[in-house]
Amino acid sequence: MQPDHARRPLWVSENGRIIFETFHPQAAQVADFLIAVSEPVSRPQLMHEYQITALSLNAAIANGIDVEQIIKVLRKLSKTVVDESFLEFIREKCKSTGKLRLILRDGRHFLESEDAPLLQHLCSDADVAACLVQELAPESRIVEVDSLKVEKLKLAAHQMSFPLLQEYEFRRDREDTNPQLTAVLRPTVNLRPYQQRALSKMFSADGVAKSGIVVLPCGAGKTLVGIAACCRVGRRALVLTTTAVAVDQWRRQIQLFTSLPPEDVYALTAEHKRPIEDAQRRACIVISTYSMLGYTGRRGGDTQFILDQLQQLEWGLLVVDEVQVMPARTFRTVATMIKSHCCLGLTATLVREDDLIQDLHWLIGPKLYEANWQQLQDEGYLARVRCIEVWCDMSTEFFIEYLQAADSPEVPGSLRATLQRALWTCNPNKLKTCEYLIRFHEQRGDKIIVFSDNIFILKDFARRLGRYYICGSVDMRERLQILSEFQESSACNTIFLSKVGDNAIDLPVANVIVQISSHYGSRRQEAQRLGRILRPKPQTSSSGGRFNAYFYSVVSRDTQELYHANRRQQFLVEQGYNYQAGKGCRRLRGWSWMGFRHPCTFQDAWCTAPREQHEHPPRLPSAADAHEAQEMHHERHEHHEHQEQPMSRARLLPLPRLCWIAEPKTPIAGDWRGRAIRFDPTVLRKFRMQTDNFCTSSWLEFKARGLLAASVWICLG
Ligand SMILES: Nc1ncnc2c1ncn2[C@@H]1O[C@H](COP(=O)(O)OP(=O)(O)OP(=O)(O)O)[C@@H](O)[C@H]1O
Repeated sequence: MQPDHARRPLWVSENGRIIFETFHPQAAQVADFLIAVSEPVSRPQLMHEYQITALSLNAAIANGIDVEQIIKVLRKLSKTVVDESFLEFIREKCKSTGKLRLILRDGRHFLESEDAPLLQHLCSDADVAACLVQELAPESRIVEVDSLKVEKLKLAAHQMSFPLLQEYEFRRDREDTNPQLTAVLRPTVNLRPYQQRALSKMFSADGVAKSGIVVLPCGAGKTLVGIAACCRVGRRALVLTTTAVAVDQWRRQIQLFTSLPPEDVYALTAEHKRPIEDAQRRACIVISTYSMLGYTGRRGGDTQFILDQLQQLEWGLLVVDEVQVMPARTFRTVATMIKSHCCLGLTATLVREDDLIQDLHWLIGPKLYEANWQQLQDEGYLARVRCIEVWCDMSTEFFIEYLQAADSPEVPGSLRATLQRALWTCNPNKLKTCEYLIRFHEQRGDKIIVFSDNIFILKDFARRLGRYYICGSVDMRERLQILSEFQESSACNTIFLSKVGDNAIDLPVANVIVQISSHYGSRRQEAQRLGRILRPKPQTSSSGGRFNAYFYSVVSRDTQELYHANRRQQFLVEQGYNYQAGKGCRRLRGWSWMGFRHPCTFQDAWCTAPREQHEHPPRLPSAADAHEAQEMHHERHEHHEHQEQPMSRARLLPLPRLCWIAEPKTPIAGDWRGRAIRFDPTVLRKFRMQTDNFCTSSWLEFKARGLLAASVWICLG
């Protein structure tokens, strides 16, 4: 230990792990240094954890930090004497970093270095040599690369620990091949301090743009950072994002924040296709999706024409939104397909559940900047979210089925997990809790998003509650209508979203999320869903004190879902979020900090009073009722369709009176029309008659879907 260790904020261990005491007087400067040279591992309130890696050092050198400076600062801040072997590791890794550049000139790629022997050494590798157009001449400092093998070259160089820098001297580029983009940010736009910091890491004063990745929390304004980068580079720009809704949002934000004429912004989606006009002489911004560019099947003539244009043109900047999806096999070819001088990756969650995230460092470039979620929240740029995990007991019938599914000889092994998943998703108590939360928050005047990966439950629940839903089958026009109604109308306070709404949907008014079904242990999905309510909110007196947004993850107790939930939360916990856990909706009423009251505010909800108090419990629908309800539903849809009303918006009604069954007591064999259901084959056959459209070839799938239908009837009748 150093004698003055109490005044130093870091513990630096020999494997590169750094613990940082955030209560140090110079914490802000120390955090800036750590972000520049290492990767954040976890950042709760008092102690942060960082890791120095070869990639983080590469990013530091790319940002112009000198290796001896890194060592000096580490020695100065560490409470302990920094191990010499670790310092040697830093020197070794930094030796070759930043000396090799991959550049694009007149549509051709070149490998360049001031250090001729280093370039010789790299090109002597067989994998690298296979990517070159011709052999490197002795003493030469530049060699041409086969443009189709750029990805392979980057990988080979990365594997040899010689990361390639991709920089663009945009001020010196030729006007004839790459015309100027006449776009500037409007004078009313004020970039926030962290947005400016991110851009300053990308651009150096002498008009050079570096390729790399900027990590900002959801809702912190990555789109504006991307747009500002396009304006700064001032050449043709191509933006890739995940969905058509996101394409539209980018287009609207470009229009809102810049002076670019609308005709110079092109959206390329399944629904919008406009060839680039005067492509050689007039610069533009094109926005499209990964799937549009990555699709390998046959395309229509007009789409193919536009894609050929994209491939032939030279792009000043390629902006890759939600960059974490890029390493997927179908999308990574996009990076090679497009000839761009510089590439900016944007993301909130640099995590994937596979190992491919590391590939981004050579596919796109080093991480240039990463903001701290808690810091942005404290500065008022993000909402203050309370995360709550609501545990719901499985209903008896569902739990029996769940346990039996684990080793049922009737169910093929590969499908047991699917069946169990269907059961924990459709747990009646879970849906009951969801309804309770919707009612509670709607009454407070909140705007609620209910997330469900399970499409069946999403649609059915939304229809029965008379709320809009958006999933893959809802077309673009309708999605935009629903989103704008949610934003603007006080009559629409809850929408149901499938995973199409996980990211890149900007709904600033939303302040409550209820998650009822999700993709296993995906940390990225959890963080991105939370991101939908992170847009800053006004602090109101009714907002429950410190918090002004709520994220409920509703999970079925004693099932595998709890384990997945735990894994999902890891990323957010590392960003400093705490999950408060609590039991189902009856218990929620006891949470006085939230304002849940007993007796419940919703007088009309069956779940609000103990079951025994109802002399005449509401009747559940019979099979005939169910059939009739479905017919009425279809009729209503047809009627609305006739009036050009979108199907998913067909019923925006006040919440109907619901009749929940809390705990079906006595299963009625062979007859599901009463208060309970037994999942025997007879019952399922009956379902088949009622719900033909849910049947599929596989018996189990049918069973699973039968269960879904059953749960809905039982719960929501
Ligand atoms: N500097 C700024 N000034 C004013 N508004 C801003 C600024 N930066 C961002 N915003 C607004 O903040 C909102 C969120 O921005 P944006 O959609 O870009 O977030 P994001 O980081 O891309 O989020 P996500 O990851 O969820 O897609 C938008 O409404 C945007 O207009």
